[in-house]
Amino acid sequence: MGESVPQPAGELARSVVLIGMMGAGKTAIGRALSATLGVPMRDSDVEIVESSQLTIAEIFERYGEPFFREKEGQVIARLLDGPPCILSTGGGAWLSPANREMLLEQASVVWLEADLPLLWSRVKHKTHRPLLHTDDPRATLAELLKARTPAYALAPDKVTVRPEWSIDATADKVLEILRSNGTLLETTSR
Ligand SMILES: Nc1ncnc2c1ncn2[C@@H]1O[C@H](COP(=O)(O)OP(=O)(O)O)[C@@H](O)[C@H]1O
Ligand SMILES: O=C(O)C1=C[C@@H](OP(=O)(O)O)[C@@H](O)[C@H](O)C1
Ligand SMILES: [Mg+2]
Repeated sequence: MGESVPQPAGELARSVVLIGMMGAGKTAIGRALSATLGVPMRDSDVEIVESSQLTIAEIFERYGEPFFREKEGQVIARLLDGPPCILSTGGGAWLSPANREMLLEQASVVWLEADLPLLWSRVKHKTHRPLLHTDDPRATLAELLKARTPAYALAPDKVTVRPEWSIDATADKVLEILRSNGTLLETTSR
């Protein structure tokens, strides 16, 4: 009876936070994980946009990046204080030592690592990322990738994403990590 109803894959011991470059798939994989696990998905960018009623590009333009970073830190702190969720961060959130400290202490952090060709293929047709509003956005992305990689590498876990993996297949790789590091507690079915 009831076998056809999809069951969550398990219970989360703590929030799961996805970090990594723009275009790595944090938002898309976060959604897929949320659907599989039956836990809420939050995206720090979405929270900032909703609370300010401005787009990210507008916030950068009107108030500057430091203001955005301040809001980002506040949103992350608030979400970590709530019940376990899947939290997709914006690509710059992990660069703040204060953010890193709270994330490492309170959540399970997974870096979605991706190389430049893959990242570029996923961001090049989008216009909503103000840091890429430059004369040569591919070169800017390359510079950011180089500058940020040492910080991302501080994450305790990573999935190196591959272009041929679907969103669900990539989310499965994250789930494997969450099982092996004790974040995902398997539910015993009966
Ligand atoms: N595994 C995947 N397969 C196909 N498309 C993907 C995959 N992961 C992400 N995408 C697409 O790539 C783009 C960037 O992904 P997104 O989740 O917005 O990245 P991020 O939040 O890390 O910047 C989106 O259009 C998303 O749908
Ligand atoms: O890398 C960054 O500094 C940024 C990444 C964006 O989020 P995504 O990584 O989800 O694109 C967004 O927070 C903002 O445009 C700044
Ligand atoms: Mg995103």
